[in-house]
Parts: sequence; C-alpha cells; structure tokens
Amino acid sequence: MIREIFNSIMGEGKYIGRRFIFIRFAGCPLNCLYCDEEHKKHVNLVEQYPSSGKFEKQNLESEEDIIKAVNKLKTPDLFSVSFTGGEPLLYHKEIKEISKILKNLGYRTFLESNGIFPERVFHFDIASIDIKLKDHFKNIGEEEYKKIYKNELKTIKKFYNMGTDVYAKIVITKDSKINDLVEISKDLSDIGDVMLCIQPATPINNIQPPSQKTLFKIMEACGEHLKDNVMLTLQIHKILNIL
Ligand SMILES: C[S@@+](CC[C@H](N)C(=O)[O-])C[C@H]1O[C@@H](n2cnc3c(N)ncnc32)[C@H](O)[C@@H]1O
Ligand SMILES: Nc1nc2[nH]cc(C(=O)O)c2c(=O)[nH]1
Ligand code: SF4
Ligand SMILES: [Mg+2]
Repeated sequence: MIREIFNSIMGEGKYIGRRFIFIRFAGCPLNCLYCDEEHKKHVNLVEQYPSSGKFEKQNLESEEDIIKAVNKLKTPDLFSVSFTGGEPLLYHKEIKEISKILKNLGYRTFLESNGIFPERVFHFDIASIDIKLKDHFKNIGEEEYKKIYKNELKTIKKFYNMGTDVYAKIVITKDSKINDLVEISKDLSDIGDVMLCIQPATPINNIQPPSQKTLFKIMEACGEHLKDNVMLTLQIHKILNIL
C-alpha cells in the first residue's frame, strides 16, 4: 500500500513552500505522460529523519506503524500531512481511518489526487485535485477523457460543497490547448471560489513546458472566468533538489 513517508517542503500548488509530511501510496489507474513518480512498487520506505533524504524499510502494515512514522518525522514548522501517490484514493478506506487518527492528534490533512473517484471523497482539510488534459495521455479516446474530466469536476464540487479548502491544479505542456483551459476555467468558476494552479510541466521524457509568452496568455485567458483565482506554480522541490 505505501511507497514512502518523508518530510519535505511542499513543491506544488496553493501551499507551495509550506513544510509537509508526505505519505505516498503505491499504484495509479492513470498513466500521465509527464508523471514524475515511480509509484508502482509497495516498498514501505520511511525517511530516517526529517529532510535526510535517506530511507529505511519499515513495517507499515498497521495504522499504528504509519502514525508512529509520521510522528517521528514531525518538525516544528510542519503545516500538514499529504496523502499522495500514485493515486491515494485507491486506498480510501485505509486513509479514512489514518486521517481520522491524525486529525485527533492535531494534524492538518491534505489530499493530492487525480480526482477520478468522486464516490470515494471524504473529509480532508485541504484537497488539491489535478485536472488532466487530453495531451497528458497517449491517444486517449474522447469518451474516456470526458469521463475522467467529469469525475474530476464532480470531486472538486463535492469537496467545495463540504467546505473543504479545495483547489485545482493543471500541468501545462507545450501541447496544451488554451481553449481547453478556458473551458475548464469556466466550469471551475461555475462551482465557486476555486483557485486554479497552472503548473508548467517539469521536462521529463519528451514532455516540455510551454513558452513564457504562452504561460502569460494562458493565465490571462483563465482569468477571464476565474478573475484572480489563477496562480502559476513551479515544482520548487525540483529547483531545490529536495524530495
Ligand atoms: C505524482 S501525482 C500523485 C497524486 C495524483 N495521482 C495526481 O496526479 O495529482 C502528484 C502531482 O505531481 C505533479 N507532477 C507530476 N509530474 C510532474 C511534472 N513532470 N511536472 C509538473 N508536475 C508534475 C502533478 O501535478 C500531480 O498532481
Ligand atoms: N516536495 C514535494 N512536493 C510535492 N507536492 C506534491 C508532490 C507529489 O508527488 O504528490 C510532491 C513531492 O513529491 N515533493
Ligand atoms: S494520476 Fe498522478 S500518479 Fe497517476 S500517472 Fe498521473 S500524475 Fe502520476
Ligand atoms: Mg512528487
């Protein structure tokens, strides 16, 4: 179930720069061309101490094991515990229990999800929902993409109506279509006060980000519907060369 647990600085989205503990779950039903996470193996790695970047294998079978690992990685500046992956909501039942215990211990809970499981949504303090674009997949069918997108909007709407601090994040590549982004911004603005984080792809395989000029154009086009609920986020952990 768990790939790794580590402490680092949030490198993406609305809470960039905050100190987080990341619980990374293994496996994912999607295969985004830009994905930078090797999430296929369930390897139970826990960072030896905060920001050491060194891991040891630990038994993470029980909730107690996981909570103990989180508590050990706590730092005075800690902002939240992120459930990420792979796709964390593959393990929604287990995460529901773990997040309840963490809440009772005073932690803020954060979900980093591709949003394709609206039926599995439950309480998190903050939810970052990644909206995928057609160019994120190798020849995806129109119907298949529409289903993914519809579920992502449903997930965002569900969190919004529950009062969760929910925002959307979209990885933008040089092939991303500005009209698609305008459509998405309209749909998000119809839900309510939802921040959209435009995240240029960190180059990987042959995926490249758009030009700076295009980034400005994309943000302005999204602002037509979302006003100032548009921000650009770069993966700062890659720039800092941290986890
Ligand atoms: C690895 S995914 C795991 C959580 C969930 N499956 C998802 O897609 O949101 C975490 C985030 O990493 C970001 N990401 C992955 N590869 C990236 C890349 N090459 N450039 C920019 N962001 C990337 C995506 O925005 C994604 O939301
Ligand atoms: N520092 C850091 N910030 C992150 N924000 C989202 C991440 C993820 O892989 O889910 C991530 C990550 O892998 N590292
Ligand atoms: S949904 Fe997330 S974990 Fe899955 S392939 Fe896409 S970026 Fe990677
Ligand atoms: Mg990552």
